[in-house]
Parts: sequence; C-alpha cells; structure tokens
Amino acid sequence: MRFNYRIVFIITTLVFILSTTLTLINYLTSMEATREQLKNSALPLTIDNIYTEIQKNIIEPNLIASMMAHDTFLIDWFSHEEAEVDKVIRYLETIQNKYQMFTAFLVSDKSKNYYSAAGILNKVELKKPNSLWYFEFQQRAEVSEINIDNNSHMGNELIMFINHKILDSDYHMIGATGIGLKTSYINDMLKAFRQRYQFSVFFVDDTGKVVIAEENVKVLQHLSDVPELAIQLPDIIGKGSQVFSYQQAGEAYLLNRKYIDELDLYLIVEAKVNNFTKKAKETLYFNIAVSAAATVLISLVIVLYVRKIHLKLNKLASNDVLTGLPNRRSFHEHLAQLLLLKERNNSNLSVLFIDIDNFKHVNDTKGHDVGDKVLKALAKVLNSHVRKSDFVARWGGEEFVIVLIDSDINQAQVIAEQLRSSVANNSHLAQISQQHITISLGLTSVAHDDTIDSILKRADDALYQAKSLGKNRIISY
Ligand SMILES: Nc1nc2c(ncn2[C@@H]2O[C@H](COP(=O)(O)OP(=O)(O)OP(=O)(O)O)[C@@H](O)[C@H]2O)c(=O)[nH]1
Repeated sequence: MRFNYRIVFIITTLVFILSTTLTLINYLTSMEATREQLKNSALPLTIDNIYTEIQKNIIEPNLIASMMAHDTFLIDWFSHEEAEVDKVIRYLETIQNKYQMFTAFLVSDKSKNYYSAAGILNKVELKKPNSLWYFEFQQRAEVSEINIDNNSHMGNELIMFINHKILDSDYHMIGATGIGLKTSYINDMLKAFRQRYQFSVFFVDDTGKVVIAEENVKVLQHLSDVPELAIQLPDIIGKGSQVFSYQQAGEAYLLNRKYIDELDLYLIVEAKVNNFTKKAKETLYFNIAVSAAATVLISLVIVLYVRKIHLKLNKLASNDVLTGLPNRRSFHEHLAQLLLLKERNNSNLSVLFIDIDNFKHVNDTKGHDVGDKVLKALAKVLNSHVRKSDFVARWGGEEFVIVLIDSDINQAQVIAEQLRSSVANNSHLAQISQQHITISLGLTSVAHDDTIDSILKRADDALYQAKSLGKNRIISY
C-alpha cells in the first residue's frame, strides 16, 4: 500500500485557502473600518482642531490688521496730511512688536507713501512691479485680502500679507494697512499639522486655486487639476464641513473642507488613505506569512504522523502479530520477486515447509499461552539459523516456511538438518513447553519451470510424508 501524498496536498491547500480567506476578510473589514473612521471621525475632528489653531495663528493677525484699518488714529492721521511721521512709525512699531508680527505697514492713497516700523520705505507706483498688489487690491470689491508676496525690502523673503482697506466715512479707500507674516511661520504651522495628523493641510480660494500650502510638499496647484475633484468642485466650494473622495495616480484620497469666513478661504484637509491602512496591510502580509508557515508546519506534522500510521498499518498487513515474522501474504509477494530474480540470475532457490510436531498436545496440556510462547521462541530459532538474506515467514497455525537463497538441494538439506537438530536440542523450547519440541520439514528445490503453486505443493507433500514417516525428520522432493 503506497502512501497517498495527494490527500495531504488537498488538506494543506484547503487549510491555506481557509486561513487566507479569513485573513482577507479580516483585512477588508479593517480597511473599511479605517476608511469609515477616517471619513466620519478623524477628518471632521481634525479639521475642527486645525480650524481652532488657525484661528489662533492666522485669524488673530487678520483681526489685528482689521483693527488697524478701523483705528481712528490712522484715519485722523491721514486727515492731518500725514504730519508727524514719527507717530505713525511708532504706532506700526508697537503693533509689530506687541503681536510679534514680521512687519506692520501702512499705505496712504493720497501720498502713495509706504510706511513701516522702519520708516517710509518707498512710494507705491503703478509702474513698479512690487507695488502692483496695492493697485490690484484697490480694484477689488473685498475690504481685505491675503497676499503671498516676496518683499524686496525684506531680503526677498516670501511674506504672507494680510491687507485691509482703510475707508473714510463715505467708504472710499484712503489707504491700506495690515501686517506681514513670514511664510515660514505658516509653513511651520502646516508642517506641524501634517506631522501631527498625517494629513496635508492647505487653503484654496473660491475658484479652487491653492493659495497657501506647505513649502516643498507636493500638493495640488488647483483642485480642478484632478478630474474627479474638478467634477466635485461646485460642491467643494461650499459652506460647512464635508468629506469628498477621489483617486489620483492610483492612490485613494479623502478630502475635507471647511470655509473660513475670516479669510474667505477654504481650509482643505486631505488624507492619503494608504497612510492609514498601511498598518492593516502590514498585518495582512504578516498574517499570510504566518498562515503559510502554519500550513507548512501542519502539513509536515500530518505527513509525518500519517506516514507513521501508514507504516504501522503496512506492517500489520504484512506481518504476523504473534511472532513478528512476515505473514503468508508477504511470503507470496516475496517468493514471486525471488522467482523473477532466479530467472534472471539463474540462481538456486529452495523452499522449506516446517510444522511443529504434536503441537496440539502442547496447547492441550500447557494451555494456549504456552503454545504462543513456543511459536514465538521457535520463530527466533528459525531466524537465527538461516542467513539474513533468507526469508522466514509464518504460514499459519504452527506452520512456517523458509526460502533459502542461493541454496541448491544439498545445501538446503544441510540447513534443514541444522534447523531440525537445533529445535530438537533447544533447551529453551523444552523449558517453556515442559516437553520435547521437534519439527518436521518438507524441502524442495525450485526448478526452472516452477510456479509458486507447484513449489508449495511439492514442499507440502514432502512435509506430509515427513509427518507420515514418524515426524522430526526432513523429506525432500
Ligand atoms: N497456541 C497457539 N496454538 C495454535 C496457533 N495456531 C494453531 N494452533 C494450534 O496448533 C494445533 C495444531 O494441531 P494439529 O493440526 O492437530 O497438529 P499437531 O498437533 O501439531 O499434530 P501434527 O501436525 O500431526 O504433528 C492446534 O491445537 C491449534 O489450535 C496459535 O497461534 N497459537
């Protein structure tokens, strides 16, 4: 009986498929949970937190700029022909230092002077590129704006200006004032958000153009650069807080927006879903690896265990339980092999049939247990008196059979006689059975045209004659 590896392969595959399916279901569930958590909880909560911080960090400067624009001191100073420049410079210096702004400025529409804490810096003029902001601001309907500009007076550094119009009692623009914040300040704030929440944070205007974003971090230039966002743009540019999803370069993103009235900008908080599902993915790979290792281990245990049982069953099927000798079935198989070999090598082969004499008497007088012991002891005696290459088997009952390899009839006679006398003189057998144990032997040498049946028939006939002639003897045919 051959060991069937296919069944082990099927079991292993099923175990692996089952464990991998469970792992995948687990993974998909946790991915969905992470997405839902991001969408319904993390993003909305974060945008509110960020909004609160922005209020502190940007809206506060905006309020200061607004306060300056409404300050009667500045309006009065304009109406007094901008006399005593020192006063306004001190004013700007105080604002700049008190609120720790990068700069505080004032532009007079009448004189076109640009004042800062450092004094009159220059005049705004239409033909000067760095003055354009003023004239553009003048044209705009809004009373305030946020402008990111590089300022030639400030080492060409990028500055975020919060500009407010100064209006007279008739709502005519008589100048502009405000403060400037280093973009590094905004940058640090956006960077802190990104690092703390793992979200990209930026601001867009009402056209979807990105107006404030962290430096050196790739964010969109315009929301409509992404086709999916372009379609959703009319909804994104809306009030309140809402989550949108889109795909870009094969990555899934979730985007939350909140309109910030004070800045007239939309705060955008964007999450790359993969950043949040990385852990689940790593867990998936780890679980699959563990499943594979466990499956291999289980298969190994199954193979080893089933093989052990298989060998045991094989042994049981081909060996006699009492003596441990090969049984009649094995003998048949073995003899068939030996006959083929004999044909090929033209070697000699002899077969001995052995029967214990008067064994019934042993059983009847000493009991079956003693009979069994005699059978076991006899098996050992037979095995120890033939060569390792010879084949000793239990035929059944108190009968044994031996195939003698490379033995012609004469050599077989010698071995048979040795067996007979060893048994007859065996003190151990006599001691177990409390009587004299002898055996009768039927011997035959295998001829060229012999079959298993013809060999067995001859050996059996010889044995029968040995019994008939008085037992404890060898007859050869
Ligand atoms: N204890 C034991 N006895 C067995 C076993 N197999 C067969 N026998 C006994 O062997 C005996 C064989 O008896 P018989 O066939 O009359 O042979 P015998 O008494 O040896 O007589 P002869 O063969 O003519 O010498 C019977 O009593 C069977 O019960 C076995 O496995 N164990």
